[in-house]
Amino acid sequence: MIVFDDVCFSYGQRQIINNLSFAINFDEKVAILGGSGEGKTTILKLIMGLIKPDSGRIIIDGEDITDKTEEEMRSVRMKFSLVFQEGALFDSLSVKENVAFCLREYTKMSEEEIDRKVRELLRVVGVEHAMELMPEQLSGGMHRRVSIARSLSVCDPKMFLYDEPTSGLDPVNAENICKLILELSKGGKGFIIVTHKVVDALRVADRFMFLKDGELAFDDDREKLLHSNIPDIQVFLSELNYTGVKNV
Ligand SMILES: Nc1ncnc2c1ncn2[C@@H]1O[C@H](COP(=O)(O)OP(=O)(O)OP(=O)(O)O)[C@@H](O)[C@H]1O
Repeated sequence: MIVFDDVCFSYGQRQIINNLSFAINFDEKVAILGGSGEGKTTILKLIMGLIKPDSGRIIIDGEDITDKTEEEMRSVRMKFSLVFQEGALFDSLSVKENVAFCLREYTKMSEEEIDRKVRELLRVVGVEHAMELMPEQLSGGMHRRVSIARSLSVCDPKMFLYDEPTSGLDPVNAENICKLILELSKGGKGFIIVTHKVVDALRVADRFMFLKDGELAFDDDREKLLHSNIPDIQVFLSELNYTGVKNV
């Protein structure tokens, strides 16, 4: 379980997260929605211990991570698979080498084992055929899939963290990435998806948090979200009319 207990965080003088409290089980499918710059990515960074709260506590799997050192955070980070926004890959390395990179860096696997593991991971995300390609030769959707494979390479996570996994993708590729997200969560592994695309959030999640001014303006299920009278949420939901999506 991830617990935020009265967490505050600021960049310099600018308060980003404001007395935030919530609890998320590892098997939940959560979408964190909110406008640009509202602090959605900041929450993922706080969970991973990449930044520390100014006040409040963060508890992961029963362990208070608030004051943990970098070394102590390693085992905590292994509980998560984080896919960054735009899924940055190394431009100079092939798909195969991108996925192998973390295995070489963090494990003692032989080259043969690495090769087998890379093939397996690329098969899981459906791009085994692109193994020898360079990142510039990939479509947006393939790029995102390879990033997911790379994030899966070094750990068997308890939970996935996706930062805008469908941003910049056309609707077909975005839907396919949503399917992959659901596929990977089979077997009780939950995820937190940070997005401003409500269509994609509705495709995959069953709990929705809406962040506004560093606070949770909403934390409830799909039905409540769809019938929310919070003006900011209604603006987000108007995207559904534009896309013609009725029963996501
Ligand atoms: N390293 C940093 N130093 C200073 N300010 C930062 C830093 N990283 C992020 N910010 C600011 O903090 C705010 C929250 O950033 P965050 O990335 O969490 O927003 P977000 O909700 O994920 O936005 P988006 O949807 O645009 O990715 C933004 O205004 C951003 O400019």
